[in-house]
Amino acid sequence: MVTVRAPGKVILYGEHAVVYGEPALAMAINKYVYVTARARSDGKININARDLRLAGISVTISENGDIIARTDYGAVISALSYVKRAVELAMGYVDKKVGIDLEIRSEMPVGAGLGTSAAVAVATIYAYIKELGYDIDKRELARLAWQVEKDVQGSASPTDTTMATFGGIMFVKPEGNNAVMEPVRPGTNVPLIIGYVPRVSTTKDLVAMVRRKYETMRDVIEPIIRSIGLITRKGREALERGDLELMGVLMNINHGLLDALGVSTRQLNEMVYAARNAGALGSKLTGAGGGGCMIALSDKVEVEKAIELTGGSVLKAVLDINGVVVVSND
Ligand SMILES: Nc1ncnc2c1ncn2[C@@H]1O[C@H](COP(=O)(O)OP(=O)(O)OP(=O)(O)O)[C@@H](O)[C@H]1O
Ligand SMILES: C[C@@](O)(CCO)CC(=O)[O-]
Ligand SMILES: [Mg+2]
Repeated sequence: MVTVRAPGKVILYGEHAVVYGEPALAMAINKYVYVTARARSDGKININARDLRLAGISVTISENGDIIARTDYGAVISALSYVKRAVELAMGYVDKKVGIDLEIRSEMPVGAGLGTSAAVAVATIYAYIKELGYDIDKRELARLAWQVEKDVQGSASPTDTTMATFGGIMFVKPEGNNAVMEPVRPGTNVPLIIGYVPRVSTTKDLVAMVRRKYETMRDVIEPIIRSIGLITRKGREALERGDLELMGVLMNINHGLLDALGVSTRQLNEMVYAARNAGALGSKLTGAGGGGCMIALSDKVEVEKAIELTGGSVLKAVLDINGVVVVSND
């Protein structure tokens, strides 16, 4: 039985633009998805996803007290789509269809912009392969996990799966089916506060919504995408120089452009502006948006309190430098 863990991430600059070939600058965080895999003697795939919550239960209780519970089958299948596809690609990699018991636990809010889908994909593939006694090159692992996200979402960049695989701070730029992945060394410590509100949209839906705008108003949307790419490049230079002031200004501009794309929400904007008003150098939504997480460039308690006063929660996290690792193998 093998247990692996893969980190979540925050995107400092570049979300959504990276889907169109621009770069993203992302940082892995010390919040993890854990996957435990145990091979089965039959070909079944048994998934115990302990942190998934499905809204709505319908139950019929007959006259003699029998209980018949029904769930939204489609919602269950959709919720397990990343795990299922990850197992399929892992089976293809080892060229065997060995049954597996999977238990999945998450330290992060699911679907909140912290890359849980990518961490699940990376950890599930890695756990399956290691449980069967094989190994895999990390770049190949990141490529397979990226394929999971593309297959499930219809469109995805390599950002989140790169971070879950390698950890650290990375400048990621897709180039066709390959990805430029450049570790970035910060010129100073990067103080980040993560604020969170529940999200109802999925990354799949948010990416699709931007795609529709891109295809129907390309002359309007394209300059926004290219400008976010410029911000990411400048943000990388500022990070390497340790210029937190400039990083903050660039975060604010990036957030405004994401708001223009339609992926922010009132609650995200309230947390973002509350953080700035409380003294954060900059703040922006992180991940796909539609609710979920924002980041503030600050270590001030006043900023945490300001975020909480808007109704958001504060998530404490620091840099993860390891990426996916085997936690136990027995
Ligand atoms: N613990 C888990 N167990 C099983 N599946 C999970 C788990 N956590 C996330 N997932 C899968 O990932 C989906 C959420 O992925 P989604 O891309 O929408 O959000 P995210 O990855 O957390 O945020 P972002 O992509 O913006 O960084 C869930 O609906 C579920 O399908
Ligand atoms: C919104 C997006 O850019 C980041 C999601 O964390 C999607 C992707 O890069 O695949
Ligand atoms: Mg995701």
